[in-house]
Amino acid sequence: MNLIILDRDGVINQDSDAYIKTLDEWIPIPSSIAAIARLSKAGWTVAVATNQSGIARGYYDLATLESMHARLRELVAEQGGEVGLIVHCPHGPDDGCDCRKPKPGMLKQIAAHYATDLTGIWFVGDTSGDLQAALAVDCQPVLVKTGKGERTLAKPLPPGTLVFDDLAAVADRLLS
Ligand SMILES: O=P(O)(O)OC[C@@H](O)[C@H]1O[C@@H](OP(=O)(O)O)[C@@H](O)[C@@H](O)[C@@H]1O
Ligand SMILES: [Mg+2]
Ligand SMILES: [Zn+2]
Repeated sequence: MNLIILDRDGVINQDSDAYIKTLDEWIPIPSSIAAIARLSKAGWTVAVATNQSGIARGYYDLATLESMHARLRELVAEQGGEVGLIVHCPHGPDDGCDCRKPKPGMLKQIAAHYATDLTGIWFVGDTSGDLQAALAVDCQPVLVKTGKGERTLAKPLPPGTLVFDDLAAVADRLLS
């Protein structure tokens, strides 16, 4: 199967150092929505793995998070595409969970859901934690310059990391 896994904040929607706490603060990157629709219409399965420590920090609740993901699904569906499994880590940095990136727990969860191997699967993110999570399970680390990507690019990247301006450029490459 053609599976691609995406980080959310900074890749699909704008990110904020103040967290994305409300549906109104969830501002999609238009070209990323279009990219997801293009990929899915071309037969790709598009899954999402997102850290959401804002839940543990009490900034927002699960219902609010789910409203953002419902909006994401609506926007992609309007363009004829669909979003696959979305997994999130609701824990904080000190909770010692297995799912918070840079740990690969969410990527493993997605692989199990689709009964597929993760080797070489592109995981597209904007932070070093995303890249480290990818490497931990032999995914292909892919950095986009949106969100925190430019900050991440200012430091040495793991060898073999692919870099693109944005998710639209990732889709262009995969669909070319
Ligand atoms: O990029 P993804 O994984 O989709 O989501 C990232 C968010 O959960 C938040 O993650 C936080 O990191 P800490 O969780 O506080 O270390 C900060 O980087 C926030 O700016 C950011 O909005
Ligand atoms: Mg991110
Ligand atoms: Zn977790």
